[in-house]
Formats: sequence, structure tokens, C-alpha cells
Amino acid sequence: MNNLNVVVNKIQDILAQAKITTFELPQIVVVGEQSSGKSSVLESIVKMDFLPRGNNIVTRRPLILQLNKIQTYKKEKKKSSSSKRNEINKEKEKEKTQDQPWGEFLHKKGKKYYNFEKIRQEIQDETDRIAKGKEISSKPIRLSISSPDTVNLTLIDLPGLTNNPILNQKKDLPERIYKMVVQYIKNPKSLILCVIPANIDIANSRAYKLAKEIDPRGERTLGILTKIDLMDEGTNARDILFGKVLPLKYGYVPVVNRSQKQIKKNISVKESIKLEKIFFQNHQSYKDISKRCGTKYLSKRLSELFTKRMEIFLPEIRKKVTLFRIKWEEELKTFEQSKIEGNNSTFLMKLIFEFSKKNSDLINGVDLFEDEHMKFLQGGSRINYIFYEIFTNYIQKVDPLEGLTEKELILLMKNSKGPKKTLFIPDKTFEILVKTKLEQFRAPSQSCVKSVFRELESIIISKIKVDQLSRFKLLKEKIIQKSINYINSLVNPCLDFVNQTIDTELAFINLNHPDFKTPTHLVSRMTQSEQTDIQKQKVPNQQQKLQKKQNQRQKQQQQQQLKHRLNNNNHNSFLKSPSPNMFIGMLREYEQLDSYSYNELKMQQQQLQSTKRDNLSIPKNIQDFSIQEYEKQEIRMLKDLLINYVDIVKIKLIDTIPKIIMHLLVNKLAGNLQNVLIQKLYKPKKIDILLAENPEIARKRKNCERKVHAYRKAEKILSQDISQILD
Ligand SMILES: Nc1nc2c(ncn2[C@@H]2O[C@H](COP(=O)(O)OP(=O)(O)OP(=O)(O)O)[C@@H](O)[C@H]2O)c(=O)[nH]1
Repeated sequence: MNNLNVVVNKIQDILAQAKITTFELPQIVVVGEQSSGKSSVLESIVKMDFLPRGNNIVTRRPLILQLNKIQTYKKEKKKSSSSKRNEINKEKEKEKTQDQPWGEFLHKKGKKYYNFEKIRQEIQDETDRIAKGKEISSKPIRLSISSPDTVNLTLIDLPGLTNNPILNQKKDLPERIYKMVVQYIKNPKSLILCVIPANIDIANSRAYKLAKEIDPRGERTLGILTKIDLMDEGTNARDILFGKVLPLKYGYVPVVNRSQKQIKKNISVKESIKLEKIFFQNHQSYKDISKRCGTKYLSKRLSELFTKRMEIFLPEIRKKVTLFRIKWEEELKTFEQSKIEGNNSTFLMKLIFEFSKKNSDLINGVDLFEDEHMKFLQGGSRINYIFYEIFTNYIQKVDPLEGLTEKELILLMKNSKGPKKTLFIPDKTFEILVKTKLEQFRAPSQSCVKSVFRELESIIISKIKVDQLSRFKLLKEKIIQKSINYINSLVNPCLDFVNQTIDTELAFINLNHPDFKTPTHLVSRMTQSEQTDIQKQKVPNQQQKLQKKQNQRQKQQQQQQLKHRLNNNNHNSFLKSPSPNMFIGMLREYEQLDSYSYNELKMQQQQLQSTKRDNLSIPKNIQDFSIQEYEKQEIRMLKDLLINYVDIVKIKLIDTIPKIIMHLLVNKLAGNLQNVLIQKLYKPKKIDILLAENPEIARKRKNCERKVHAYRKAEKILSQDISQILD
């Protein structure tokens, strides 16, 4: 059953080569305090001197040591002809080399080390490469040793537990070593090899305490008592060995490794193992149990325990290997799906088509199946939001009268009239006010274009997901860049059109617009309110009543005439393009008919004029004017006209600006992107460069292939080799 260990080693090899570090296999983890003899124990098991030595902390990176027992060369006894002898000699040479123990590092795969001094040197060098100075690193060094003298096992040597960092070492070093050791021994499949020097108080051993912490019932811990030869005279380890002190399920094995003195005397490991055997056989306290002492017994015991653990975990390992094989095969399929189908040019066209389609789907709201669509506004709906929630709301909220005081309006009118005494609301006043307001619509209309542009840009840069495209970094970059260039080329014409639309509104104040309230309408509204005011203020005498009736009759007649004229004017080609003056003039004419109110106002106005003439100081500031009643009427009318006209333009812009943006920006992008991209990127000589696979994706795919390969191989070994073993 020792062959099970060979299986573990093989699987370990396969997984390590595929850089699979997370798959937990049974392993033996050597735990001990610094200088407790861990490395010496490992060297004894390997029967070779190959580990770095020195003072203080020597093992600074985990060493995963895979031991493979190799078959020894058997001497050829049969006599043979010279030619056959030559052939056999060659074979012998080959086998001799194979007989010699050799080591191989995973980081130097393929290089066999027959010189174990060089192995020691390489461990030191490789340790220093990652853990510079006296630092430690949890990145393991993997070394496999094949030797006829060893057993099939995998052992892990770890930095020794310590209380105090040495000079120049960071203060948290003991803590970090502790964590690293825990990381390795917490794998429930691993066997903890707890190395305790027999010449210290075992109860205070940090290694024992730690093993107990992780494996409280001591069910997977084997104790090794080193330095038995250094125990005080008259003391022995029998109580510990017989489980009377700190018992462990697998018990303890006492060993005597090479002392520093023996190392200096160049006593080999093999020799020291012989001396160890003699030590136990002759020692008063151990000779009766000498067969269960020493390195030879330890190797045998470890091998048995390791096999046992493998037997326990074999079904689980098999299951996991299959599961992982399936998982990685699935992953690999996703890469294979994205293999280039057909030739490169059709593949490029396919990617461009998919990209453009996703873009127009996002804009038109077709691609609604991904989760994200349930959480956020996407693509086209965001553009809709810009149009109807932001732009429309903003325009609607613009107050045509904002910032205009009555006095300012009067001042504006006065200045427009100049020195002339006029009964009309001047054109200029109305035009200035309308144009100033309309100009205010330019900036939000431009912002609307820019916001939609940014939205389209963001769809291109981050919202479009074409799985296969992520493999081709350069192509992806180019597609995005060309798409953005295209949107950029659409923005200015769109902005120009929007500007022209505003300019058009400013160019001509169309008082003939069907929705613009006719002067008649305004006049009748105003007259009604004035009449109410008069009724409230006056209680007329009989004569006045008669006069008023007469006036009213006269007024009604003239109103009829005026209405008739106005209606006729609508059909008059000359009057189809009226100036504001025209209708305000008509209005004033109409107002004159209201003899009472108008005459009174006129008197007030004349009074004011004469006062002004008498008084030579002309008011300069707005505050200095007092507003006359007739002026109030003018302002009221002016305001009504202004609100009315600006509202008409608002409705027009709310309708037109989104249409312009849709036509010149959004629809053009959605409709033309595919052609633009083909035109810009479909260049036969450059297609291969564009379709060079993204190195990161290629790396991932290779990693995936490697893992599938490794798990398939491991699965094969677990079914074939194990069925042979079990047979
Ligand atoms: N006399 C005697 N000396 C031993 C024994 N085991 C180890 N030593 C000596 O103790 C010292 C430390 O042994 P190592 O095997 O290097 O100890 P380690 O635990 O690997 O040390 P670090 O890797 O630094 O943690 C060396 O000088 C060994 O020769 C033993 O059983 N008897």
C-alpha cells in the first residue's frame, strides 16, 4: 500500500506543475521551534546531507520535499558476447545514473542535481531570491528527491517557531512565522510532525502547544523527540514515549541526529544513522524499545501513517479531482466558444456587427435582459430622461418676466419712444424683451446636446459588452476610439443646428403665429377689467349715465368696425407680416374709444408733462420715476404679450431640440456606426494585427488548459494506478 504514497507524490507533481496550490492533499508538516532539529530529522529521513545550516533562523521559506524511492540497479550476472556486453554496459551506465540519488527543483524543472552540496546552495539562493535579508516568505520551494534509500513521502519543512526576532528582523516576525505554520497545519488531511527537543521541558514546547491548538485531540500529530543524547544524565524520555505525559494518538518517536560536533567531523548522515541505532540499542533506558526508536523506525512509521491518511481521504480526493476537472473544462469551453470562427476578416466583421448592434439595442431599448436593466436607467432611457425630465423641465420653468421690474419696463419703453410722444407700445421694447428671453434658451439647448453626447460616449466606453471582444485588446481600443471619433464628428453639426434654431427664433418675432393671442383678445380682456374698475369707483349721475350709454353705443359700433378690420387684415397679404407696432397701434386706437379711462389717463399724462416742464431737473434713475396709470396698462399688456410669445417658443423648442439631437446625433450613431467601423477598421493588411489575442486573456486560457490537463491526468492516475494498487 506504500504505493499510495507514490500516487500522492505523482498527483502533487502534476498539480504543482499546473500551479495548483489550493488543492489539499495529505502531507506531513514538520513543526518545531528554531534549532529543535527539524532539518536534521528531514536529512535523516532522506539519508542525505543537503539542507542549509547556520545560526539563528535558517529555514525562511517552506520547503516542500517530495521523496521518491527509486529501484536499485541489479547486477547483470549472465555472461554475454562483446557487442551485447557493450550494449549492456551502456544500459548499466544509464541505470547507475538512475541509481544515484538526485534532486530536482520545480523552479528549475528538468535540471537534475546529483551534487547535494549544490542542492543546499540552490535552497539558500532561492530562499534569498524571494525572502531577502533575514526575511521570511510563505512562498514554498519545491524539491523532489529521488533516492533508493528513502521512502515515498511528502514532507514540508517550515521556519522554526520563535519568541524573539534577531537583530535587523522585523518585530512581527514571530507572529508571521506562527501564522505561516498554522496555515500549513490546519489542512485536516495533513499530518503534524511535532519536533520537540528532549532536553527541554516538553510542557513548555511552543510546537507542542501549537499542534494541540490546531489538533486538540492529538489525532493527527506525531511527536518526535530529538536530542535524546543531550538529556541530563539520569533522566530519560520513557514517560513521554509511553504516553504518560502529554499523550498523542500516534505517540512519539525518539531520535538522535547528528550533533554539531559530528557535522564538523564530517560524519555523514548515513553514518550518524548507524550510530543512532547503536545508541538506542545500548542505552539502558531504550534498549528494550530500540526497535521503535530512531530514524529508520520513524521513516517506516511516517510512511504507514501517510498511507493511512491517503486511504482515508482517497474517495474525497477522487471526487474533488473530478469536480475540479469538470469546473475547469467548463471554463475552458467559454474560451473555446470565443475562438476565431472562420477566417479573420469574417470574424472581424462579426465583432463589429455585434458591437454596433449592442450599441443600437442599448439606445433603442431592445437589449433588456441583463440584470443591470432592472437596477438602472440604461442607454436610450437615459437620453429620454435628459430630454423630458431635465431639458423640458428647465425650459418650462424659465419665467419670461423674471428680473423685470415695472420701472425697468417703463424705462425701456420711455427710452424706445425717444423724444416722441407716442400712444403706442414701441416694437423695440417688445422685441428687446422677447429676444433677451429667447437668448436664454441657447445655453440649455446646447447643454442638452452635450449631455446626450456624454451619454452616447459612456454607452460606447463602458456599457457595451461583447464577450469575445475582450480577448482582443487592440481591436477593442480601436473600436472604441473610432466610435468616439464618430460621435465627436456628429456633435458640432448638431450644435450648429441647435444654434441656428435659436437664431431663427431670434431672427423674426412672428406675431402672426396662430397661437399668439390676438390684440383683440388682449384688448377685450383689458377693457372688461377696466370697466369693472370704473363701475366700482364711480356712481354716475343721470347725465353721466346717458353720456356713458351713448359712449358705449358709439364704442360698440367702433369695436365692431375695428374687429371687422382686424379680421380682414388676417386675409390681407400686406398685413400677413405685421410689425408689433401695427397691432399695438390698433390696440391704442381701440383704447381711445374708452373715453372715460383714456381721457383721464391722458389728463394725468399731460399734468405730468407740464410738471416736468416746470421742473428742470430730469430724473436719471429708475427709482425717481413714478408710474402713471396709463403706463401700468401698457406694462400689463406688454407682460401678457411677452408671456404669450415666450410660451409659444418654449413649446416649439421642447419639441424641436430633442428631434434635432435624435436626428443628427443619436439616430446617426445608431444607424451608421457599423458602416463607419467597417470603413475605418476593415483594412485587409491590418486585420491580423487587430485580432492579436489580448495577452492577459491568452494567459488565462493557457492557465485554464493547464489545469484541465492536470486534473485529467490526476483523475487518470487516481483511477488506473489505484485500481492496479488495489488489485
Ligand atoms: N546532539 C544533537 N544535536 C542535534 C540533534 N538534532 C539536531 N541537533 C543539532 O541542533 C542544531 C540545530 O539543528 P537543525 O536541524 O538545524 O535545527 P532546525 O530546527 O532545523 O533549525 P532552524 O531551521 O533554524 O529552525 C544543529 O547544530 C544540529 O546539529 C540531536 O538529536 N542531537
